[in-house]
Amino acid sequence: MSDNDRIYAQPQAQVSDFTFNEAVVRVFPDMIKRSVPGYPTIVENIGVLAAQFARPDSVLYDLGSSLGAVTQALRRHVQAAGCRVIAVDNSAAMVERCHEYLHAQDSMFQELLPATVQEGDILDLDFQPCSVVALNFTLQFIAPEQRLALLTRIHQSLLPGGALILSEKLRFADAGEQQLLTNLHIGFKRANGYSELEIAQKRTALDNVMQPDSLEQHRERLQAAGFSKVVPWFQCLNFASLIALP
Ligand SMILES: Nc1ncnc2c1ncn2[C@@H]1O[C@H](C[S@+](CC[C@H]([NH3+])C(=O)[O-])CC(=O)[O-])[C@@H](O)[C@H]1O
Ligand SMILES: O=C(O)C(=O)Cc1ccccc1
Repeated sequence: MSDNDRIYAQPQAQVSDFTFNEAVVRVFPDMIKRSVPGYPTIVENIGVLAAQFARPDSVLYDLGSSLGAVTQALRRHVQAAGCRVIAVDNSAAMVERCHEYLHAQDSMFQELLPATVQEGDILDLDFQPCSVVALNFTLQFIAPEQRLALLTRIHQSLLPGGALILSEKLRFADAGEQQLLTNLHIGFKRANGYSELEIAQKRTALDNVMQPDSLEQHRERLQAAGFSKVVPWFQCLNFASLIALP
């Protein structure tokens, strides 16, 4: 289904910034599973959680959908009548492959929710009334100064009884905690077959592109955006997922 991730296996004279290009798309399912502790559990359970929050006749958003793993889980788990999934990603290569994956899912299962995938920047999205919004490891790629405005717009579009599900890599204010969890994450990657070179070069590539916040920053920003309750439901090492209620 997808190739093994060897993107950073050879030494590079200059490591350029990470982008979600064709080469990354080819290896993405392997890359994310070997890099994000708890990823398969988070994706599957976003479907399970969403089934509790989905309101009839509303939209479910998968923002920064990549290959649509969350969209697939939403389609399998949500039963509410009249719901549809809108997946959005600004990488043309991701969107193209996501279409193929969703068609394959259509041919394997019956009674799935309808889903569409659109190429676009989630910062420019004209939100429809929605009951579930998933930001599964996407907010960390949005410029920090844009994050509050995006979450505020999501909050304004969420229906009563709905929820935002936000998964992120976490940063820790305490230097010792940051060091410990960073080392444990490196150990996770090593255990999944990545070499020291691969780990170091990917870290350089992500440096300017992915800026994680602390759990406290997430709580404060979500409250500032209008969310009434923020509940962490999953953490594995330095990766966590939160439910935020409108
Ligand atoms: N401004 C933006 N607008 C739209 N898309 C964006 C933007 N910025 C980044 N992206 C997209 O957000 C995705 C982040 S990956 C999400 C995994 C997925 N949710 C999963 O559950 O498999 C996370 C990771 O690789 O760590 C990429 O596909 C980007 O193109
Ligand atoms: O690989 C990492 O270190 C990460 O933090 C997560 C990740 C996973 C897939 C693409 C980009 C970042």
